[in-house]
Amino acid sequence: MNLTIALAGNPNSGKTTLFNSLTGSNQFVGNWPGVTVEKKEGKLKKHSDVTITDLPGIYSLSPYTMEEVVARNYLIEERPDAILNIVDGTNLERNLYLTTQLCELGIPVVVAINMMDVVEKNGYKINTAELSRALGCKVVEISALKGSGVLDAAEAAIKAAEDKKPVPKHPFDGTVEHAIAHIEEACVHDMPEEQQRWYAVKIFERDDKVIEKLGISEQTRAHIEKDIKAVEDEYDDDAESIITNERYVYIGKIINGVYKNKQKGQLSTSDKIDKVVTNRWLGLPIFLVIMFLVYYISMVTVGSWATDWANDGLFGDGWHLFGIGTAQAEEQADAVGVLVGSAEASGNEAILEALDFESESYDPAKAVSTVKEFAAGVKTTDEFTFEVEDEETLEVSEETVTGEDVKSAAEIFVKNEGKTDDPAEFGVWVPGIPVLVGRGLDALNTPAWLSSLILDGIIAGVGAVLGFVPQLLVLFLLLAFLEACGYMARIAFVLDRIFRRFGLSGKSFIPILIGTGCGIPGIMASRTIENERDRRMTIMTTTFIPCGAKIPFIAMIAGAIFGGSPWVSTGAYFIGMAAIICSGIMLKKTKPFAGEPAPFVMELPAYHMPTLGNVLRSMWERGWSFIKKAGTIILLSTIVLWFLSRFGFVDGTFTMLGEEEIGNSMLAAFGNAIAWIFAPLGWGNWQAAVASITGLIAKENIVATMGTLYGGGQLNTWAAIAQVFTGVTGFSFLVFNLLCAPCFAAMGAIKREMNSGKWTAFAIAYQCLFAYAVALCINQIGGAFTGNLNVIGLIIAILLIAGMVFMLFKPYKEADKLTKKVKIK
Ligand SMILES: Nc1nc2c(ncn2[C@@H]2O[C@H](COP(=O)(O)OP(=O)(O)OP(=O)(O)O)[C@@H](O)[C@H]2O)c(=O)[nH]1
Ligand SMILES: [Mg+2]
Repeated sequence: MNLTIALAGNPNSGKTTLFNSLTGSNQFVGNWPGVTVEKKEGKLKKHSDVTITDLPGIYSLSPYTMEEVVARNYLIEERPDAILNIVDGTNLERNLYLTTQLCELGIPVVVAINMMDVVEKNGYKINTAELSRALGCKVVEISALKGSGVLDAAEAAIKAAEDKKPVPKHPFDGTVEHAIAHIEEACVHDMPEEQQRWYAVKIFERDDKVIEKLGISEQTRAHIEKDIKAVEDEYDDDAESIITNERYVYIGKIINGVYKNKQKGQLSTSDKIDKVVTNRWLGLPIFLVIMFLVYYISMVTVGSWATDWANDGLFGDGWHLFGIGTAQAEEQADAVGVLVGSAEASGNEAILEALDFESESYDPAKAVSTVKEFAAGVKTTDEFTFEVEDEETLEVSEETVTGEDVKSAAEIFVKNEGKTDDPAEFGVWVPGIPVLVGRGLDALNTPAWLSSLILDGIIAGVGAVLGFVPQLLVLFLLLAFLEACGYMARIAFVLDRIFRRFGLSGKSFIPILIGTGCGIPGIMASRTIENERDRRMTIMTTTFIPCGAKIPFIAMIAGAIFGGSPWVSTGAYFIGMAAIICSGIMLKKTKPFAGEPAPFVMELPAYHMPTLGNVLRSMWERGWSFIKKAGTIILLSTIVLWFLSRFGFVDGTFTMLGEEEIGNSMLAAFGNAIAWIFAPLGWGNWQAAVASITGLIAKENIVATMGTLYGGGQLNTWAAIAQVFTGVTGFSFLVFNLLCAPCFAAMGAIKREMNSGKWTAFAIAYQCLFAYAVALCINQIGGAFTGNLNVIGLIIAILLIAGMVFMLFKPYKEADKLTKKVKIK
């Protein structure tokens, strides 16, 4: 017989942990409420006919948020054969509130009291026999984390499902029961008997979704309304609160008999830690130090070391096994740089010819002798000035070396016996994937177009993304630890005091912080925010902060146009932060974000040492989704981009293009077609337009695309950029690409987290429009000051600014009262 067992319970009670252990799956577990947002199904191990469903955590069956609706609808529409109600044993009273409602559904219920390991450690005792008697259903003790009792719980649920015996009802106060009986009679008497009670109670509470679903006529409603009113008058309270109260009275009665607390009045370890960590004064500094460490370890030390290896080694030319030869190769490359530079500066053709490593006839012995001769002829006081170019940012800077430097460079070159600056000549060199694949393709005589597709298209594009994996894994590992131990939940609490002032929730800071590394985990981190409005707002604005992938193009613009001023890149962070804050202030004054007041309600889960398995699983879960993206969306887009930029019409025939003919490509045609859109921003040329579009695939593409499109050579690119852009238009280009829609992968993340196509479209449209407006203002107003006045443009810019200022300072009062009355005794 096929059976379905649903796991239902409060957020953070351990449902997913139990689900994973029962089904052997790998669903995400975190020590904060609201981890699971969709229902997940799996087969019970060794029982292929039993399906287990993991549901989002809920506090009650009166849903307020998206995932609560998912859970409730599942329970009342699909009606599983049994409910395994996971109850957090350390928080029995609050958890039983949901239990009382689950028991009314007419579905067999088994209560599993979880976290028994903690309960026992804290010296509490739960009398399960007594609880089982009082509730009228089976109660088992488990520890999902340690795995104890979980199979018994599953067996009990299977047995309950087979017996089909619903839980006997627990009565409310006489008057309430009377009204409910009337409602049952008037509205739901044609329903299966065991379902009537739950619906009747909901109708009593005036649950509009239920009333709508049952299609109760106006007449009947008016009739039962009288009964409800009568009860409300008697209790001098509203119907929903009366039921809530009744439930707590009932729980209060049973809990006295079942819960034994050995050490009353003592602070638990968690409380003691929280006294320090969430302290008014210490909370923030502690948080900053911890986040600095996380960031430092993952971005600067371990992570960047690993990412450099992945980018330059594995997906680059190759790497030195165990790092042997690296130092020597670098020394040689520096020496060659000095020799070539000074030879250029002094116009010494002989040296340049002798050091032409590309040449077929390169002869180390000849190079050594020429270099020796050159060095001998140089006076120690000589000075050579030449230009060097940074490989990554294409930044060109001037370097001056003395004759002394040339002599020591020559010594190194001689010592290395005229080896080239190719690192493969030193130590044990392991070639990178592109090199290996390239060789393989050559050996197979692959046609040129296919090699180009595989090497320039797929490996270059996908490799660039996969190169970030090590760094991200380190970051995810550390974050997973902070989440699992319970600290993440505290950060939000600490930061809420500050963030509240500009309309964001305290929980928005974590995504922003993570977003400085990569927007995707940043957006994913917004899950910590249960309030729908704050969460959406955070998802929409997080990617304004410069992520790692945006740094190269920021550096390129800074270098090519602003003489490498560090203020440009520092400024990018300020602009990103300002965009987030201004958007927060403006958006919350618009209709979709105004809505319900958002009280900061957050349950602080108890700290605990996470298991290694959980932390690794959570790291892998996130890392894997990143890798999967590289294999799907990025793979596809690199192929398309490669095709568009390598093919086009030359003299009326469609052919594959050479490097120089990129102007004939379909991509160029496309760029020309859309360039007008960006004209008001000051950079309506097709190259910049295309670069902005390819930036949507991955922001690193902006530099790469500009490099290719501005006719080869890296020096040319900088010169071309300096020629095409002025300071004002260059800045406008930078700001637009910083703030506009993020890369596709991040858009995908937005889509997943928003869980709605409409909201995703809104978010991306907002980002693009906001970026466009700001860039337009920069260009038009900057233009007016630098002699490029465009009257219409200026008027539009002034209107835009006026609009923004109006939105920023428009008075807004956030309601400070909850609309729902919650009474807890
Ligand atoms: N000490 C202890 N911790 C547990 C136990 N079961 C779960 N946890 C921890 O409790 C936290 C929450 O677990 P989850 O399984 O994500 O909880 P959930 O009920 O699925 O939460 P939501 O998806 O947010 O509703 C995690 O940090 C788990 O490691 C247990 O038996 N003992
Ligand atoms: Mg869960």
